[in-house]
Order: sequence, then C-alpha cells, then structure tokens
Amino acid sequence: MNPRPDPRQLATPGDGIAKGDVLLDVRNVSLAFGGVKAITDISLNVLKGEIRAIIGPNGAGKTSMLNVINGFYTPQQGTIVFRGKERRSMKPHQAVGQGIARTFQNVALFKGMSTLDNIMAGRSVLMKRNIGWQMLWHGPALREEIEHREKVEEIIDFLEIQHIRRTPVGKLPYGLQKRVELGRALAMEPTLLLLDEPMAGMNLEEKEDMSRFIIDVNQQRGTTIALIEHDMGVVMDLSDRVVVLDYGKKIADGTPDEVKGNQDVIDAYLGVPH
Ligand SMILES: Nc1ncnc2c1ncn2[C@@H]1O[C@H](COP(=O)(O)OP(=O)(O)OP(=O)(O)O)[C@@H](O)[C@H]1O
Repeated sequence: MNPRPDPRQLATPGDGIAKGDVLLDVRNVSLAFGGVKAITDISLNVLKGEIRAIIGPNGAGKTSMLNVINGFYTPQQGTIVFRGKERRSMKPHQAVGQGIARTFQNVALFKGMSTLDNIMAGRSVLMKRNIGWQMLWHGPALREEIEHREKVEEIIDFLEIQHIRRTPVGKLPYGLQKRVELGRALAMEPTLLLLDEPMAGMNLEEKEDMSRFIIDVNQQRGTTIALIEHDMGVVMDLSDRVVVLDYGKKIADGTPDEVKGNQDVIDAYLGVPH
C-alpha cells in the first residue's frame, strides 16, 4: 500500500502568479450603509505568499473590507482585482470558485455535525458532480468522492484533529471549533484565505496553537492569508505587512515595525480625537 502523502508537503494549486506579486488589489473602495460610511476610498493590496493583517479600533471597517473582498458586499465605488481579474460585485460562492475562502468572527459551523462532515461541507463547493451522479454512484462520481475524502483526511492530519473527527463540533472547546472552521476553509483549497479574528475568545495556549497553524498553512501549503486580529502581539509576530484602518479610512500601511511606530496609529489606538 502506498503511504499517505505528507500533508505538510502539499501546496495550493498554481495560479500563474509568482510569489511576491500582487494577488489581490483593492482599488479606491468606498462602502456606506445609508449614512454610515464603513469604508472611504481605501486602496490596499495583498501579495502572493504573504500574511497580511488588517487592524484598527472597533468600527474601523475591517470586517466590511473582508466582506467586500469575498463578495458579501458590493462597494458603491472602487474595484477589486483578484488574480488579474477586475470586478466590483461577485457572489460569495463565485469568490470561493475563484479561490477566496474565509472564516468568521464568530464560529459559523454546523454544530450538530461532526468535524469530518463540517470539513466535507467545505469541500462540497468544489464537487463537480451533482446529487444524481452521486446517487447513481457511477465511476466518475465515486472517484471524485474518494479524491475529496482524501483531501479532507489530509487537512484533518495537517490540523492534528484526528481525535475529534467524529465529535459534533458543538461539543468541542472553542479553540478547537476555530480550528475546525479553519479546516473547512482549507477544504476549499483557497489561494487567498481570509481570517476574521482567528484568535478571538481564545486562551493563550489556544492562540499559540492557532498561530502555529496559520504559519504552517502559509509556509507549507503556500496559501496567502489576510487576517483581522485585535491581539497586537499576534499581529506583529505573524504578519509580513499590516494595514491600519480608522473610521473607515486607511491611516497606515507597512511592516509591523513601521506601523508600530506610526503616530497616527498610536493616536487611533489611544482614542486621540481627530
Ligand atoms: N450591515 C451593516 N449595516 C449598517 N452598518 C454597518 C453594517 N456593517 C457594518 N456597519 C457599520 O460600518 C462601520 C464599520 O463596521 P465594521 O464591522 O466593518 O468594523 P470593524 O473594524 O470590523 O469593527 P470590529 O473590530 O468592532 O469588528 C461601523 O460603523 C458599523 O456600525
């Protein structure tokens, strides 16, 4: 029998964009809800292969930005260029089809379903054959099912969650639920993975574990990551570059060290009026 491939050696499928080139380009995006300006004329990019953080005080527009990137919201102005294709509006399932997956601020899993089934559910967006095919259990559908199952098993190994594969996720501690949610996003084999507060509500040990998995996903699977996170220690340790939003505007963009020393950023976090 062939040994199972080492999941740590697996890479995200190639997309023709070289490491370090612009993968995602957000151009002059503005988004308002009625009179509330959530995002005002923000441009930022994410380079292939990097870990990019989006930070800022509460209400700065971070989650709105992720929602624009993955198609939940259509901005009133500006465009998004992903893998060289420009668009203003796109449905979330189309974003997944193009290689953008995300996790949510509050875990959004099927609580009564097992870890395995939740991750399979993430995989299902990539399944080509329809239910009729699956029921007929014809060769192509069977082969596809087996391939998907293998990918899911690799992810379960990768995230070290073998021991909870059959456990309904609602019964898991919060830190593990977050890890399963990461697994479900990975099952979509994203080129760009968006993580909305991956450490929220975690204790120190859980944060350390999650940080390690984020780095492993980036380095060993080659996945580009954009994340929102409030824990500054984590952000500064993990990220290659950080963009800072405040009241819907971009106030800084650079390496963790550059951003840390930026007076506008310090003022925003201290709540200095402007
Ligand atoms: N669906 C919505 N309807 C109306 N206003 C919204 C909606 N989503 C966001 N907003 C408003 O847009 C602004 C930016 O919100 P957003 O959630 O993007 O900020 P955030 O930086 O992610 O905040 P937090 O760190 O608290 O999650 C806020 O004033 C918020 O109240």
